[in-house]
Amino acid sequence: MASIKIDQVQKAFGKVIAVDHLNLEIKDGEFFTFLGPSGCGKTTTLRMIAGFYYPTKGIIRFGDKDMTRVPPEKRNTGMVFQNYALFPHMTVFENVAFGLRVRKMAANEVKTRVQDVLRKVRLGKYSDRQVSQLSGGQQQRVALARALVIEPEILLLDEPLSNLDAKLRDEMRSEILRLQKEYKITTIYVTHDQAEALSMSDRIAVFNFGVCHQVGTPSEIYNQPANDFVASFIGEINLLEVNDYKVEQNHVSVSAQVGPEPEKLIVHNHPFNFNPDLAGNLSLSIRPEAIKILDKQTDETNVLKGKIEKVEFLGAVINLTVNVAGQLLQANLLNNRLQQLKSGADVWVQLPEDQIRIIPMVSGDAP
Ligand SMILES: Nc1ncnc2c1ncn2[C@@H]1O[C@H](COP(=O)(O)OP(=O)(O)OP(=O)(O)O)[C@@H](O)[C@H]1O
Repeated sequence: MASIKIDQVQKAFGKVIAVDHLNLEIKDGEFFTFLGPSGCGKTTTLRMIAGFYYPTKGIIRFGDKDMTRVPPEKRNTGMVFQNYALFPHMTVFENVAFGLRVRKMAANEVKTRVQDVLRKVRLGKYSDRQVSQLSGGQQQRVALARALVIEPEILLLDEPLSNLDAKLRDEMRSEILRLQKEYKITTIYVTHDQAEALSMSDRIAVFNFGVCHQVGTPSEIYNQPANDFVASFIGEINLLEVNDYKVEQNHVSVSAQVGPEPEKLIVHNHPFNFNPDLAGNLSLSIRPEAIKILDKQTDETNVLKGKIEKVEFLGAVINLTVNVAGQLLQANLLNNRLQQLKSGADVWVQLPEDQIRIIPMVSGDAP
């Protein structure tokens, strides 16, 4: 096992800065995910950890050891590629044994190790099959076995499930987590699938345009997003432009743009410190499931009058689009009051004081 420290790392390909100012610490035995849209620098970072690319600037350490310019074969990392990169006309056994033979391991030890890892990935009976005769899920297991058989300190997985159908993906997620816990191996998982990242990871780093925007547990990333990019990339979010705010004794009074008019809203229990330098570049955010829909006017705080514009019935959940003074807000409700939710009906939308987050807006900052 090993911890990984990425210190002020940059990777440039000519004029393209694929990764910039990256600082990350991945703990021993952690399941850590790089999440972000296509082209954001996830794979480049993974490849720098594997040694396939060297950083333009900065340092990468495994434990206390400087690994920045150590070639891949001297790193003791196992990698699973998106396309598996298996040898199709070799048997399962030979594919998995390949890395051990390169390391000139004795034949009897190769046999023991390969059989052992094939049992662990539940392919014990497929040892003599050609890889081209296996299903996608089985090929994925061979790729995992091949990475694990060298007993790496670090397992690197680059979108390993993207070629599988939804059901197999679910199955393989559990399988990867089971193996990761069994081997207690530090694992970095690259994906652009937020559900995969939220459900599998101990912690997640969210990337965009080569920059890491936030590192946190799935709950921190979802409930306390660092900015509007993170908030919108992970789940649905309602964002209202903040015109002004005032920190009072036990709450924050915010003036937010709802349609053409500013509305005074109250925010309570806010986890972040307010920074006056960010005023004018802030957004009030609230998740659709945090919004309450009332059928009567009340004198409670943060209640706005609106009209239901769309009702989407999804079974357990109902998605509502509500028009508040021309501003469309998304609300998710549990399915227990369908009869009252008709398109065109007047409703009162409550933004609960403790469910609102004020976050910096960075989405306009694309290079
Ligand atoms: N070998 C290369 N030469 C030039 N540019 C590159 C190279 N590899 C990556 N890039 C550029 O660096 C940026 C980051 O690419 P990277 O592959 O790391 O993104 P990614 O987040 O893994 O995307 P995807 O999910 O599509 O694989 C992109 O703009 C990409 O075009």
